[in-house]
Amino acid sequence: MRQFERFSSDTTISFSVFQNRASGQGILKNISLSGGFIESRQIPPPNTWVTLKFSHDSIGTIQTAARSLREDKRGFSIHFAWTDRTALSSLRDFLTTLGGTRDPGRKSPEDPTEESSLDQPIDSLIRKTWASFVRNSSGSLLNTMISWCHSAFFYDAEETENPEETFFQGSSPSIADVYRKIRIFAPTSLPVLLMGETGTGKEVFSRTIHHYSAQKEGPFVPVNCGAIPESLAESLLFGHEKGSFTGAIAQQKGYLESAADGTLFLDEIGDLPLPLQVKLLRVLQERVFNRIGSHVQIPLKCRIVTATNKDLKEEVRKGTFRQDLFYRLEGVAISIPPLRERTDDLLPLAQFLVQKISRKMGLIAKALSPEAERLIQSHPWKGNVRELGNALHRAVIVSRHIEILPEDLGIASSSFVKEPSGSLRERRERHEKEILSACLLRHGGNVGKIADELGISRPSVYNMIKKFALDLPNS
Ligand SMILES: Nc1ncnc2c1ncn2[C@@H]1O[C@H](COP(=O)(O)OP(=O)(O)OP(=O)(O)O)[C@@H](O)[C@H]1O
Repeated sequence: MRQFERFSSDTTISFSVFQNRASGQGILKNISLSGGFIESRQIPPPNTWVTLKFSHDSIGTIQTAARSLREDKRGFSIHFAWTDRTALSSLRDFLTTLGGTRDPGRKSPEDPTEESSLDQPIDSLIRKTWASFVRNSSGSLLNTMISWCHSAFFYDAEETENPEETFFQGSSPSIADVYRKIRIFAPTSLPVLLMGETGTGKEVFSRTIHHYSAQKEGPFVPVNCGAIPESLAESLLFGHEKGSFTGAIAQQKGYLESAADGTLFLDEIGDLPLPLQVKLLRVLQERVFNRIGSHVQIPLKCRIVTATNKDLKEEVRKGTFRQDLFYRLEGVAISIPPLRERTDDLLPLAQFLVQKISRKMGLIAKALSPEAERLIQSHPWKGNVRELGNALHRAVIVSRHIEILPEDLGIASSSFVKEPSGSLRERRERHEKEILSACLLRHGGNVGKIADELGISRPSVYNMIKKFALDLPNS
């Protein structure tokens, strides 16, 4: 038996699927603390993350994340991404009061989100907010509830350009030198060359340099030199006049011109073809350039910041990178340390990224469990911050618990394998738990399908779920 009622509604809702941006429309037929049912012809597969959009009378559009659960002929059920215990317990409190089935002493095994949240203190501010909403609400119950949820849970996912909010600074000694240089040189017009392994954050550092530069109000134009086709590179960089070559159907500004009064960031500069290296060098020397097909000289008015994960000195030795261009670009050279040299920063960075990702997805940020922290600290992170960010992004999406667990990170737990601990039984149980968690996720909690996949009986699945204290999503 459910501890609280589902409230019926007939609210139009639109949804889009995170993974492939497929979208659909439906009617939210009922809603409870943990989820609801959407009547719709478009049905995402079970266990897909969807963004839901409701239109609310007074607030406007409300957006939140949910996971699709089981489907049937009429539509599919969803599970909200409420993740904050305190807020959850107050929402449940409200629902049970309204539903007239209040029984705070009982927990329902059917609700995966309830996890001992009754013993959490209920935030009095949230209660007061709710109370005033109820008093002042003239709309339907669902609308009232949604608006309350909105104020209590939803983050206004406005993107901020301020690097202090989107960018983790860290305090490890190896990064201190980077900031010292950025503070000194960002306000100058000197070209900056950022060097570092892939995924260390060269592009984000280049944006930080732009943010602290004199031309911060101007454009920031990022260009990946490794990704532009050689045949188009010149026209993309310098622009062209109409008719200057076959296919030049209109006049086109190049990146150098678009970045005027701002910063041109040339990423993967080591991949710039040699003929273009010569042309770029000339522009840097003469401080003017012209569009293809034009003799009008355009002054170079942008700051140039470049980045590479290659050893440019080695490229110079091999003859694939021009030495004179290297010296021009290397006005200030800054080496970005890999994550393995920033061990002090690793966990704070991970928590920062979890918060940033959750905020973007409209979720309340979870904490990392101690085991997940250990796994993060022992993983080699060859892909640096990008790899860490991807693992955490995935973890935020798949995690079903109050905390992010090691298995949510989806990284090879090689470190755990290398340093196994516990008795044979403990290790086997750890393994079984991981397998079962993955199955629960894959089959949206469908015990029959899990039993089939694992070749065990349904009661055994239930026993294991209970033994490992895993969540079984309700429909
Ligand atoms: N200090 C940081 N704080 C927050 N996010 C970061 C930080 N450093 C890197 N990232 C994130 O890590 C990812 C990789 O960063 P970025 O693209 O800047 O690396 P890169 O060194 O330019 O990589 P590549 O050499 O492959 O081009 C991005 O998603 C970026 O937002």
